[in-house]
Amino acid sequence: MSLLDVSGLGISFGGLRAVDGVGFTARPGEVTSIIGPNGAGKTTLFNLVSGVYTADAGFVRIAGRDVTGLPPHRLARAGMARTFQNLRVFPQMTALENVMTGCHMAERAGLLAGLLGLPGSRAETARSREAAAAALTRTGLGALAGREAAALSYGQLKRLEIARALVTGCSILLLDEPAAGCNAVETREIDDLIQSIAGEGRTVVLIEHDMRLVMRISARILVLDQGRRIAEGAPEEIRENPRVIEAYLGAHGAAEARAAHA
Ligand SMILES: Nc1ncnc2c1ncn2[C@@H]1O[C@H](COP(=O)(O)OP(=O)(O)OP(=O)(O)O)[C@@H](O)[C@H]1O
Repeated sequence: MSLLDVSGLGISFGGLRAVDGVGFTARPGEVTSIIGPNGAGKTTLFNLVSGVYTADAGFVRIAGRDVTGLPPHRLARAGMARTFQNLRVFPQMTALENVMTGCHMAERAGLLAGLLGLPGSRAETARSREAAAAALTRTGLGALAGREAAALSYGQLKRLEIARALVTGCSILLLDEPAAGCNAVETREIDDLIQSIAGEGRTVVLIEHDMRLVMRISARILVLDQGRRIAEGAPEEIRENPRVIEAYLGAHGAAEARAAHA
């Protein structure tokens, strides 16, 4: 059974239909990937699903509950968390403090109460600290909890962002290019981490350009091109799909690739 159910989502920017009637489902314990050429609408789709943008069509359901249009902090309480394509860390804060900012997304009292020292916030801060330490350990960064984010490597920062999403206790995790800019070793570490997060029974949705990574870890793949869904299926189906090959290589490139294989 799917936990995340997205149907017919759409949004326009001026005259451009950036996402046009796109739907997909994602199941617990699996990685569902979204791929497509640059500008296909992948991040915009994430922004619609995660409440950053408001869709003008379609719906999002979590475990059958309609959550369409809820803002990110309400979605966090419903079990959804995400990372962004570009790093969003606070360089002068420690790794632990950075992850603690994620706790406040899903807490009732929130960051402001903590800053103001309101009643109950001290206990909540202690809980956040514990949860953040556990999330850092989970992502292999336990030993770096007290280190300033500015001193972490790029691959470590990408994992820090995953830790900050995990600390919300999410059951659905949206990852926007978690291995972008990483070297081969860092990519492998992130690949293993994503698989183990799905292995815990979480629903993982991944945007990723690294095709080898996508093919290795995805149960299902959704392919977008110019805002539309052009294919959906298991990795082996997607790899062979002529529309997908054409979207990536162009009609000319696809014909050349076919000729080269013949
Ligand atoms: N806030 C915005 N305002 C105007 N146009 C936008 C906005 N966000 C995205 N777009 C446009 O919508 C289209 C889809 O962009 P999007 O970033 O979702 O693509 P993508 O598949 O994630 O691309 P990439 O792989 O390069 O990250 C592009 O043409 C982009 O220029």
